[in-house]
Amino acid sequence: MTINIEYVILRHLQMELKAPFTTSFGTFQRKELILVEVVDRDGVSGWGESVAFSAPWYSEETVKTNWHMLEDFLVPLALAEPIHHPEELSKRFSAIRQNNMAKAALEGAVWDLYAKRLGVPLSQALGGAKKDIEVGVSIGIQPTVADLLQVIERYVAQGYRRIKVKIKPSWDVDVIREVRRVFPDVPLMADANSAYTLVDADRLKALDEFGLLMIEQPLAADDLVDHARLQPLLQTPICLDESIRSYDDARKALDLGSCRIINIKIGRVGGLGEAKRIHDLCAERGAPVWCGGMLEAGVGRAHNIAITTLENFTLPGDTAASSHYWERDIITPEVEVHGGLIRVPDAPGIGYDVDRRQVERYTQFAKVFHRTATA
Ligand SMILES: O=C(O)CCC(=O)c1ccccc1C(=O)O
Ligand SMILES: [Mg+2]
Repeated sequence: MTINIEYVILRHLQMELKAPFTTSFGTFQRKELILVEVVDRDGVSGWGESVAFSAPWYSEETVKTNWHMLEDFLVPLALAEPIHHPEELSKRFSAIRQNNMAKAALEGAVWDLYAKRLGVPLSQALGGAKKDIEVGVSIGIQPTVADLLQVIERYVAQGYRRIKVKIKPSWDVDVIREVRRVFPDVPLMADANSAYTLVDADRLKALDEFGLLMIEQPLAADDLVDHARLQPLLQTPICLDESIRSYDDARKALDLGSCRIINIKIGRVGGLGEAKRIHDLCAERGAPVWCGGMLEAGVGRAHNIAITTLENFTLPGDTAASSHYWERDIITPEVEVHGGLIRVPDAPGIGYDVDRRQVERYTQFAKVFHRTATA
């Protein structure tokens, strides 16, 4: 197949979250995001979403650095020559260091277009077979433990398959103890977003008694070595998020014993192709994976659903329902969760329609990039 991109539209959107979301590193009230639309000669559109945040808290990328990378480097590369497979585009992008979320946004749009041209769902184009995916929910740090228990109660009642709570040094052992007392059997995990160092090993070890499925990213965002020292001290499996930005990071983490589980975020690793390679490696090594979340709008959420259909995504991910985040999402139908399951769409590409009216409502500015006459 030959994909000839005729033009690319970048749109800057701003959406209010229904409720503020607090992690160990800060609070999110709204989401700014870049929506990428690639349009081919026949007028077929592919959609991607940059998952970078407004501020460089989770990683060094921001919405503005993503716009810069897309406008000045990545979009010109995508328009320069025809593309025969989305993997070819990732190879073109490899000349540019890092900036994985910017790369993934455009690569994802091309994957959607590719699957639409093949007439198959994106999940199938990626090699996934599941018809439903199991999902959990990530719950931010709350004002009080009583608030947290109430929020958990609500999501357990909605059928979510596991509960993830955010922790930090002043909100950890006592909080988890209380959650366990009230919900002795709920599949539970904790995400520290790098709030600890090796000095806190005893504190993290104290979490062992609560039978957590895993503890996510306890130590530094760029670390593999200290995690490899911590893991043998704990019974609870370590899951890495921030530290894994590529296939090679995943290989080194598994070789070193830095973790037993990997959270795959498409944006963090630079695209669906790299996400799939990490998935395959973990399958070979017997390490389960699950799909993380970045408070995505509908397009990013649809990409997460598609990758989660691969077989080694054996643990419930953070892909909650659209209504968990937004008054009104940008896709139709919205993503719904019933009994902790999302039904995988079977229409071509991402399988949801982008709601252009809603996109327009949320768009603050946009820019169109045309193929140059010589290409
Ligand atoms: O619901 C989601 O999209 C996931 C929420 C989440 O845990 C998260 C949200 C913002 C930044 C980092 C993280 C994380 O997984 O570490
Ligand atoms: Mg995380």
